[in-house]
This record gives sequence, C-alpha cells and structure tokens, in this order.
Amino acid sequence: MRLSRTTYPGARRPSAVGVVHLGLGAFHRAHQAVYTEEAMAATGDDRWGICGATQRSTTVADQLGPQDGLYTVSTGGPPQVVGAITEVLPPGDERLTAALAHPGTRVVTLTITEKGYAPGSPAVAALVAGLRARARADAGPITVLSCDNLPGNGAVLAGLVRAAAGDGLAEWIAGQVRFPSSVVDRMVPATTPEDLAEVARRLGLEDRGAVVAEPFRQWVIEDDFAGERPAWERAGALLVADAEPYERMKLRLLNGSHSMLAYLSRHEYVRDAVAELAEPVAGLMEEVTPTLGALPGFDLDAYKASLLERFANPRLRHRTAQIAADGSQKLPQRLLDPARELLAAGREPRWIARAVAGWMRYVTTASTLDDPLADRLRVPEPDKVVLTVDRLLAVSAVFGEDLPADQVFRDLVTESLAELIADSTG
Ligand SMILES: NC(=O)c1ccc[n+]([C@@H]2O[C@H](COP(=O)([O-])OP(=O)(O)OC[C@H]3O[C@@H](n4cnc5c(N)ncnc54)[C@H](O)[C@@H]3O)[C@@H](O)[C@H]2O)c1
Ligand SMILES: O=P(O)(O)OC[C@@H](O)[C@@H](O)[C@H](O)[C@H](O)CO
Repeated sequence: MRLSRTTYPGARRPSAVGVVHLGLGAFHRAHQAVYTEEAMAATGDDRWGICGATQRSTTVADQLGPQDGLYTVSTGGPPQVVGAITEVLPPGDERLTAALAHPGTRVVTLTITEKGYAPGSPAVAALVAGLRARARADAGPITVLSCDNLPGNGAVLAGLVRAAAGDGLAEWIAGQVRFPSSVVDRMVPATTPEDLAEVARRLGLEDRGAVVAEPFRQWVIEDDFAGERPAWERAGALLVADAEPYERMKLRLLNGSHSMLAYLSRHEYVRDAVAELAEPVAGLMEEVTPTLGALPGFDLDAYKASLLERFANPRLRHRTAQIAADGSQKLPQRLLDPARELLAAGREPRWIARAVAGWMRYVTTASTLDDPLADRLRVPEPDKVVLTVDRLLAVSAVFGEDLPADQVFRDLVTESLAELIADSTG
C-alpha cells in the first residue's frame, strides 16, 4: 500500500498554502519543508502549507501527487512523515501563476540548482509571470528566498528577476518584494532503490518520494522579509543581518571539499572517497581558511573536523558523480574565488589547483559529461597536459579573464594535472 493522507491520516494537514517552492527535488524535501513542518508544529500556525513545483520533469509530481504530497525523511532513525507539502505541480502547470499571485502566499523558496540561475532560466520566467500576476491582483508583499549553493544567492536572483521583469514591474518589485540571501546545509543524496526498499520495510507503506539525509542541518537566513513568514527560527534556523560569512565558510569548506572529493577520487560514494583523500581535503580546508570572513565565537576547527565526520557518514550513499555534475557552475564559487583571493595575497593555492586539475581530468575523460557547458569542455587530445590546461582555462565563463593570465595558477594546475595523469596511467 502507498503512503497517502488516507493510509497515513496522522500526517500534518496545513490549513492553507503560504509558501510556493520552485524545484521540488530531494533537497527541499529534506530541508526547507522539514523546517516549515517543525515551525508549524512549534507555533500551531498551520497556514504555511507548501505548493511545490518542478520545472524539468514530471518525476516528482508522479511520486508525490498520488501520495497527497506526503513523503518521509530518514536520517538514521525511523522514517519521519512530512505533511507540509500540500500541492505538487508538474512542469508548465498554470496553477503555479495563480499560487504565486494568491494573497495567502507570502514566501517563494527556490532550489533550482546552480544552472537554474543562467539567464533565460525557466524557473525565473515562471517566477516573473507569477509576480506580474500578483502585482495585477494587488495581492501584497512577498519574499523570494533562494536556497541554492551560490554566493549572494538573493542578490543574484534579484538581478535575474529584475532583468526578466523589465521596467514595467520595477516599481512594484522595489516596493513589494524582498530577496534575502540564505545559506543552506544538509547532505541529501539522490534517493536510491535500496533507500526506497528500506523505507517501505520500516514504514510499512510504499513511499516513492522518500529522501534520506544526514542528521545535521543548518539554515542561515538574512532577516529581510517583505511580510509574514513561517517561524523557521523555532525549528533552528538562524536569522542574521548578513549571511556572507556563513556562506563563504560553507561554500569553501564544505562544498569545495565535496568537489575535490568528487574529482580526485575514483570511488562511487563520498564516504569512501574521504577515507582515501583525508589529507588533500584537510589541506584544502587549511589553504582556504585565510579567505574566510570573521565569525566571532564560531569554532572553525571543530567545524572542519565535523565536516570530515559528516562526509564519512556510512549511511549516506552520496555519489561522487552527482557532486561532479555541472562542475562549470560550481567551480567558480567553491574553488576559484578563494584561489583568486589567495593569489592576490601572494599565496599559492596548491590544493585548489589540484582539485581544479581533477576537474580537468574528469571533463576530458568522462564518457558522458553532465554539464551545461559540456560542448565547450571537450579537448581533442586529453593526454596533452599543456594543451588541455590552455583550452580549459580559456573557458571564461568558468575562469574569467584573470585566472588564465595568472602564471602561478597556470603552473600549479599544469603540474597537478601532469601528476594526476601520470598516477592514473602509471
Ligand atoms: N542535495 C543536497 O545535498 C543539497 C544541499 C544544499 C543545497 N542544495 C541545493 O539544492 C539544489 C537542488 O538539489 P537537489 O538535491 O534537490 O537536486 P534534485 O536533482 O533532487 O532536484 C533539482 C530540482 O531542480 C530543478 N532544476 C534542475 N535544473 C533546473 C534548471 N535549469 N532550471 C530550473 N530548475 C531546475 C529540477 O526540476 C528539480 O526539481 C542544489 O543544486 C543546491 O543548490 C542541495
Ligand atoms: O547539490 P549540489 O549539486 O549543489 O552540490 C552537491 C554537494 O556538494 C552539495 O549538495 C552538498 O551536499 C550540500 O551543499 C551540503 O549542504
């Protein structure tokens, strides 16, 4: 029997939709939806049901629709049923515009992946159509909250929305919409068939929308809302004036290390890769530490140690291939920004160069390349190190104009790539 509000009548039943979410993947279900569920439980304010939409495929709608939006999150103990999602819309569903224009909707959250922030993104187009309808309906203020792994994600999204909306909507957006940045953290691998089988066994019901996550979770949100919001702080979210120091720490230490593991290891899962690569990962973390802003009272050494433990979590089947995908969209904020800052300070970003060389080996040797810039990342003779480094550094959408011109960086990457190729052929 399948999980649904009929077979599991005890699930939370929000009284209204208060949040619209774009990009209803595994991460939203294990992160923002859980915070929202717990905020409703803590306050008794049940108006914060989530209307979730997908832009790319009908898979999630097919999984969650027949389950009335219910699914489970497993972090080690028994699967927990989450009832916060009340509507699931497949790509192109016209109800999305109506939901964004409804006065009860006060917040839009997004997890549309890094490439979802490219100009012309369908998610941004859908958001702008909804905001236009909301302005016409005079439905009141709304907060647009990016939850993707990008620096300054609020400002980036605001820029895309303003550009797509044009002058006609500019005044309304300026008065009615806020775009706070937020930093999100919880490792949530794509669900595997083994995970689904285990959840079915433990729950006694089939759950095709199940997600498996690590126990740790963090959400740092800039406290700049246009109107009401769920009391996420009651579920542990941190409301701050400026998320940037958290963002640097998380993107550079956690996500930078994740990418290094994905490109330097041949293991299928992160948990095994980290056993092999503990030294380079620790080296990378030390190397980027001078580029992190001050976080008074925060124990950085404990955080770094905890990351190594989190990566090694034996319950997580986090595939290195999933993290390696879309590298052209991830390298700049995870590895290249800190490299620039280290170079400017006269330091050699050796471990970053090694991770970048790992990416170069990966994009030139992978049998299929899952990356929006895949066509530009093909190199005719991948065994020729200098040529490969030349060709890939010239992709300015990834490396800008400055890094290719930096001889120290070029030499470090060339040396590392030569070593990696020698290691894999020798
Ligand atoms: N999974 C994690 O551990 C994790 C942790 C922190 C942050 N995040 C953030 O959440 C994002 C999504 O992760 P996930 O695990 O849910 O992935 P997922 O593959 O399960 O879901 C991705 C969602 O993004 C949508 N999407 C993909 N490409 C898009 C595009 N070009 N335009 C608009 N929408 C697009 C898909 O339709 C899907 O709904 C990540 O890219 C990251 O920014 C994930
Ligand atoms: O989800 P992505 O594709 O942006 O990146 C994969 C991982 O590096 C990342 O998702 C981490 O699991 C996450 O950022 C942990 O909070």
